[in-house]
Amino acid sequence: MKILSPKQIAEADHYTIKNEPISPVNLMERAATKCFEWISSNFENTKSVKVFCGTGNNGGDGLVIARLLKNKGFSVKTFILPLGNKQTEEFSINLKRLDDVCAKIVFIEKQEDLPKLSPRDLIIDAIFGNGLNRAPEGLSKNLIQYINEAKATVIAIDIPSGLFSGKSVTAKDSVIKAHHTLTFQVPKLAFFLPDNKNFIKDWTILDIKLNTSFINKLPTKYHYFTAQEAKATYKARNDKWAHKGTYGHSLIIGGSYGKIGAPTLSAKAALKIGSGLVTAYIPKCGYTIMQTALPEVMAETDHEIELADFTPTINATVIEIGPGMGTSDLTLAGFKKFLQNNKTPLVVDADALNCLALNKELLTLLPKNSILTPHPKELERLIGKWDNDYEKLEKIKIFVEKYSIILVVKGAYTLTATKEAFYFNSTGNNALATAGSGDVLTGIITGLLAQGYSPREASCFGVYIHGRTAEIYTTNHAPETFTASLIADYLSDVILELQE
Ligand SMILES: NC(=O)C1=CN([C@@H]2O[C@H](COP(=O)(O)OP(=O)(O)OC[C@H]3O[C@@H](n4cnc5c(N)ncnc54)[C@H](OP(=O)(O)O)[C@@H]3O)[C@@H](O)[C@H]2O)[C@@H](O)CC1
Ligand SMILES: Nc1ncnc2c1ncn2[C@@H]1O[C@H](COP(=O)(O)OP(=O)(O)O)[C@@H](O)[C@H]1O
Ligand SMILES: [K+]
Repeated sequence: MKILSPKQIAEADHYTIKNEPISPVNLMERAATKCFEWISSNFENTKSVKVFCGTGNNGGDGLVIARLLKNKGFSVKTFILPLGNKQTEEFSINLKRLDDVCAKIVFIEKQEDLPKLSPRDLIIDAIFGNGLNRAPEGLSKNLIQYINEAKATVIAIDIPSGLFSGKSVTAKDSVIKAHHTLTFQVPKLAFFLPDNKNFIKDWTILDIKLNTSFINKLPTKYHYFTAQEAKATYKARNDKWAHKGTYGHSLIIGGSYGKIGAPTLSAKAALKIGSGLVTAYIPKCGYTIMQTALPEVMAETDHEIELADFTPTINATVIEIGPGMGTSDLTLAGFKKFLQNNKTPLVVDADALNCLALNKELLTLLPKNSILTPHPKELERLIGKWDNDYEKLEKIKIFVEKYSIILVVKGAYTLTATKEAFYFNSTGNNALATAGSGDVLTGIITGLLAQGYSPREASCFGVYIHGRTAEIYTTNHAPETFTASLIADYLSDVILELQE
């Protein structure tokens, strides 16, 4: 799914109005009706709804929602914040329609007009939407702060007021902290950025039937990787004559004394996602552990308690390097030698990333399209500090272009960044905030590469699958009880649902 800029969304609105054709006021009615349906079914027992509207089209949506809720029997009060002396035409039409159903409407002209709010109120935020063009100040900023202080449940229409969909927020106290955001047609870039976590919690995309062939033609760097993309990426096994060689050979290089679990988790994940063969290259101290934990996995060994020689003998389809590897001088020297001689596609994680961060000149030795899977701290070591998330995205772009690699930046919305496009993942939850879950992710990506998925596919799809296991688990288990070892047990459920 595409993530579009405010300008592109406005273009899609206009194109739809002109070519469906549909009048702007009817498009507003369609959009706001979707919001109303969601609100009335999720908050059917709510006694008091307070709708706050600006005087642009976001405010117009608020007016329609107020009317529909009132008609359905909700107790509704509507508050309007005049933005200059301007009202859009659709706003004005809907103000009259709301007036016609004898709704309570109050204009907020000054601070004293702000209504009493109770934590039991349901607040609809329709002050600013896609048309926000500067940070709210004065009365609009006061209103936003006042709503945030009320501790009531807040539903934002399209986007929390004060939040820019594609640039950073400077005044963090002038943005609505929404509990839920009902957004139209496509998600906004701001939703995926950790800087905005206080403003955006849950959100739902409402399909307001903007013209899809127009949207399909709009260029964008940003995408949201959902079940639809995952289904399109999945390559079903239908080769009757396949043998284990058909599905590739994954080599997992990692481990050190006390950290053999990391490559073990990766190797198991690579195997369970379907790599035909898996070999682990580990220090000698890990030999019995690996062979006992995973009888299907072959093992080759290096020095006693750490990796130093990096001399695996197999001809692998893909190599994962780094889990539990450590960064001792001996390991670092061997790792350098390995990179100088290696031509096989790489998935680079954990301590291998730290080795690269300590010796940035090694980055040029990575084969083209290598996949690096840093968590935010590892990312910072690689690309340096950033002031805000938009700067981080810019630095990521420069980094992937400079080294011709793919970055998988782990987090609540894991980002797969390629030279061509950035993909935010749609699955996962905090059950994955558990030791070793990153090692499993790299194993999954490695196993997918071994089977012939492209580096971009293996990254986006692997991240999707990994996240989905946690979602399936938490439908009937407590998130606290999820462990990295359990992830592999849910891979089958994910694949079966992709086949549906
Ligand atoms: N188009 C369609 O058909 C559909 C659109 N839809 C809905 O429309 C929304 C977009 O509506 P919109 O374009 O009217 O902009 P909106 O967000 O209401 O605000 C604009 C007003 O705010 C003002 N303003 C901006 N920043 C300000 C600030 N800091 N402080 C004070 N004022 C500020 C700005 O004034 P100005 O900059 O001119 O001074 C202008 O008056 C979209 O999010 C969705 O909800 C849906 O119904 C689907 C169909
Ligand atoms: N709150 C969360 N929501 C979604 N995914 C999460 C969350 N917390 C962690 N994860 C996922 O769990 C994994 C953690 O990886 P990492 O930090 O490398 O852990 P480890 O080093 O223990 O293996 C990443 O894939 C990350 O995206
Ligand atoms: K809003």
